Amino acid sequence: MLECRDLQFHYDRADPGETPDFDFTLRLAPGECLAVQGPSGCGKSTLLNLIAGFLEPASGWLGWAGRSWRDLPPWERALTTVFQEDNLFAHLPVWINVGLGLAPDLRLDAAAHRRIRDGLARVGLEGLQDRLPAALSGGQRQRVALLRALLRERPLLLLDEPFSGLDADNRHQLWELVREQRRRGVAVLLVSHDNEDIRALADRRCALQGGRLVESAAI
Ligand SMILES: Nc1ncnc2c1ncn2[C@@H]1O[C@H](COP(=O)(O)OP(=O)(O)OP(=O)(O)O)[C@@H](O)[C@H]1O
Repeated sequence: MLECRDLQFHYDRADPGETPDFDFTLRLAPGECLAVQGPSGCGKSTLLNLIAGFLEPASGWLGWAGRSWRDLPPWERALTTVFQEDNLFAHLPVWINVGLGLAPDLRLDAAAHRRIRDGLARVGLEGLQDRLPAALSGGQRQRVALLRALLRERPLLLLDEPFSGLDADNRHQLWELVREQRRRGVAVLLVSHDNEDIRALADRRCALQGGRLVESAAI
């Protein structure tokens, strides 16, 4: 179970302007998918960055299965992320970018190579394994990033608009991959503007308003 309780954060800023002070409370059980919605600038990426450990909260509780994550660096948190920028290594070909999800040291045995090949076929990228990310379309890069994240098999998946720029067929394939993860008990926090994605994947949804999460009616 992911839990944030009164997780507070504010950006240092000369102009307090429109950015609110953030105060996040949420719970997410294994196998569940919670969607977070809100207009541009409301704090969705801020929430994901706090959970992932790229931002440090001022106060509050954040943890997984009762264990606080406040003192854990990002790489030790039991999660994987697919953020808006696809975060691929530009100088490495597709198959290595995916392989890094299985083994950060790239010690890949025959079974790992098979999983990479099968995974690429499942997301419609067979034949592109030797390309560099710059030679892929935005949607193809997004599929590589999602595949790499899914192969990591961490219990929490943070998704920030992961299906934007994909056509319907690819979206449906990737939805199925995410549903498979949920059936295996992976908890999913999905930031999306897209009601179709939310209806297809989420059990609950909440809106981010004035720096806080407000749970909406059932999907
Ligand atoms: N490094 C920063 N310093 C100061 N303010 C910031 C910083 N990063 C983000 N903000 C402000 O914090 C607010 C929340 O930003 P955030 O990126 O979390 O929004 P978002 O909901 O993810 O937006 P989008 O949907 O456009 O990606 C915005 O008003 C933004 O201008």
